[in-house]
Order: sequence, then C-alpha cells, then structure tokens
Amino acid sequence: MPNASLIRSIHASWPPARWADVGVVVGCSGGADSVALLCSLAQIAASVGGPPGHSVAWGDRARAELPDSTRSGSATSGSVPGGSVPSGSVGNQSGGARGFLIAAHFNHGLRGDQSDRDEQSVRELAGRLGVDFIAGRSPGVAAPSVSAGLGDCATLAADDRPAQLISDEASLRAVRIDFLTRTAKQAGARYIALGHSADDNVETVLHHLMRGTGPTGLAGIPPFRSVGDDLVIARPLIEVDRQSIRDALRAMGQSWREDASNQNSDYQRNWIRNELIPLVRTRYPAADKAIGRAIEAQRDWRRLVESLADRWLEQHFSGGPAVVIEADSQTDAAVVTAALQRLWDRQGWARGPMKRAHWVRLAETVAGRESQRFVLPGQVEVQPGNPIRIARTQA
Ligand SMILES: Nc1ncnc2c1ncn2[C@@H]1O[C@H](COP(=O)(O)OP(=O)(O)OP(=O)(O)O)[C@@H](O)[C@H]1O
Repeated sequence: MPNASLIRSIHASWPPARWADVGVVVGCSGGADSVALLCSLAQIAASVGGPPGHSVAWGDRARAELPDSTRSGSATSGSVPGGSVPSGSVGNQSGGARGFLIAAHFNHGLRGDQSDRDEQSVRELAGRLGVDFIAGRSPGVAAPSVSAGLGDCATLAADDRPAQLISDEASLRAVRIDFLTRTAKQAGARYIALGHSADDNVETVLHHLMRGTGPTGLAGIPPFRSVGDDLVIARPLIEVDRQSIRDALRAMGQSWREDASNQNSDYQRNWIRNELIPLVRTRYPAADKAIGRAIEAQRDWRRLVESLADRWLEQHFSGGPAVVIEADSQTDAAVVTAALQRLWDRQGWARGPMKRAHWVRLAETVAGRESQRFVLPGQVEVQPGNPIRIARTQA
C-alpha cells in the first residue's frame, strides 16, 4: 500500500477527478520514481472505484490480438517490437467513460540481462497491481531480452535504427516518448504519466543553465505538457524529492530496480546528480531546495508572460498558411518573444534549432527595428514591414 504522504502529494498535484475516468499510460522504467508512481496511481484509482480491474477494458480486445507469448500473470501484456502498438489492441476504445491504467515499459536493450530484468520487474508489478502492461523494444531486441529509454518530446525513427546506435541521452528519451505517445494514442488514453521528481527538475535546470537556456528552460520540467490536441504528459511527482519517494517505497516494502548506469558520470545528467550537486551541498546544504523554489517562482513568471502572450497573439496575429503579424513597438519584448514561441508551436515549426539571437531578431522585427528580409532555421522566411509576414518556404 503506497505511503500516505505520497498519495497526498499526488492528490494535490493531480486530483483523481481529472484522470480516474480516462485512460492513463504510466511510463515505468522499473526505477524507484516510476514504481512509486505506478503503485500510487493504482491505489488512488482503486480507492475512487477506477482503473485496476479496468484491465478488462483493453484485455478483451488484446487477448484476441496479441500472441500468447506476450501475456503473463494477471496483467494483460503486449510486447511491441520496435515500440509499435498493434492498432486498436489496447485501451478503452469502446467510447465509455471508464478509466484505465496501462503500465508501459520500453526496453532499450542496452544493458543485456539487466534490461530484460527491468522489463520483467515492471511486468510483474503490473500483474500484482492488476494493471495492464505493454512493452516496447528497440529494433533487434529479442522478446524477453533487450530494451530502451525514455523521452521528452521528439519523435525519432525508432523503428529504423539499430539499438546500438541509439544510446545518447536525448535520443533514448525521444525513442521512449515516441513509444509512450503511440501507445497512448492507440489505446485512446488521455494522459501519459511520468515519474520525474523534484530532484530531476533541479538537475534539468542546472543542465539547461550550463548548456545555455532562456526563461522557458529555467522554468524546468513542466508538471503538465500537451502533446497535440488530445494527449497530456503529467508528472505528478515533480514536487516530491527523490529521498521521500525512496523512503515511501521502503515503508511499503516495495522494491525497485537500480540502474547501474546511473552511476556512470560520463552522462551529463549523471555527472550533475552524482558529482556537482553533492559538491555544491558541501557549501550550500539546502541548495537543491533553494533551486527548487527558484524554479517554482520562475514558473509563476512564465505563466504570467504566457497569458499576456496569448492575449497579444489574439490582438496581433491573423492565421493562414503565412503568418501575418501587426507591428508593435509598445509591448515588452519578453511577451512578444513568448507569443512568437507559442506561434511556432501552433504552426508546428521546430523550436529546437532557434537560438536566442533568432528570437531577439524576430522581436526586433515586430518592434519595427528590422527592415531586411531574413530566413530563420527551418526555412522560415520573415518579411519585415507592417504587417510582418512569416512563412515557411518549401525545402
Ligand atoms: N524504459 C522506460 N520505459 C518507460 N518509461 C520510462 C523508461 N525510462 C524512464 N521512463 C519514464 O520517464 C521518467 C523519467 O525517466 P528518467 O530516465 O529521468 O528516470 P529513471 O531514473 O528511469 O526514473 P525512475 O526512477 O522513475 O524509473 C521515469 O520516471 C518514467 O516514468
């Protein structure tokens, strides 16, 4: 039974009224954070008369469509080579209002037997909790023997690349998120729940800071993020620290898998976690808490700027294949920049290749201080004037 304080934290950050009646895919690596998340969500759902037991919702269909070898225990489990989910085989697609939980694990297959054990441990946990289970695997990873990682937003061609080529942190995340997204979409789920903790948030912000970032990067990992129109990534443990999560698991006698590669400080995030933060704590014992508070404050500012940005967009932007924006020299550049970034998202243009200098130049253009036509990353052409015209030219 999950620890009461953990349950309280999740209730506060993500009240069950928001998710118990819809589908939730829980990304579970087998590590402490996501094991705690899965146990807690199953417990909360059961207490409000939701999910576990709902496995029937997808089980009825899945049993008919998945090979016998992919099922085990009381959980219905789908094994998905390359991370693809058999269309229509999972989830509550019957259109009813019943919620469901699916534990999803991606086996990158980078740690041999250990990867298989991770997958197996999540499968068993799901079985014990009465929650559906689905596994994705990197190409070339045999059924119960290789695995993968998690991601945050991009879509990589996981199906086309050999597992050994996909080993850097960002690519692993991208492959995982792609798998989780496809699983959620095909299951008809509304949420993907991930086990990021407050410590992950601090490490991420430090990483952003040192690599170079703007206000969005300083606001850390968002507790909720939309993926398209009908899917939301939720991180209900984002305000809970790693130690409390482990304490809660110990208190309930729930084991988890330790990933030995977390000790490898060649990975940047591990170096921040294992070397930098412990060093900082020798001088500033509460540094991570202080950084956490700064992230919260930054997020508040970010929210304010984004609501101003939305209002600005309503007043200055008219849609169409080409973006047409009225020039405006009055509004603060921070609001204009945030509005332009939201515009980029709406248009489906990649923000990744856009550097700070590009946003600054765009904001200058909106303020009427740029007269030359210029081209931004992603073949986006900007024609200054009033109105300003922005369009993506065909590559
Ligand atoms: N292989 C995986 N399969 C499915 N989901 C994953 C996988 N790896 C990570 N995730 C999800 O992404 C979240 C963050 O991943 P990250 O790599 O930062 O943490 P982790 O050390 O694996 O965390 P955890 O202790 O939660 O397992 C995890 O909490 C989990 O929800």
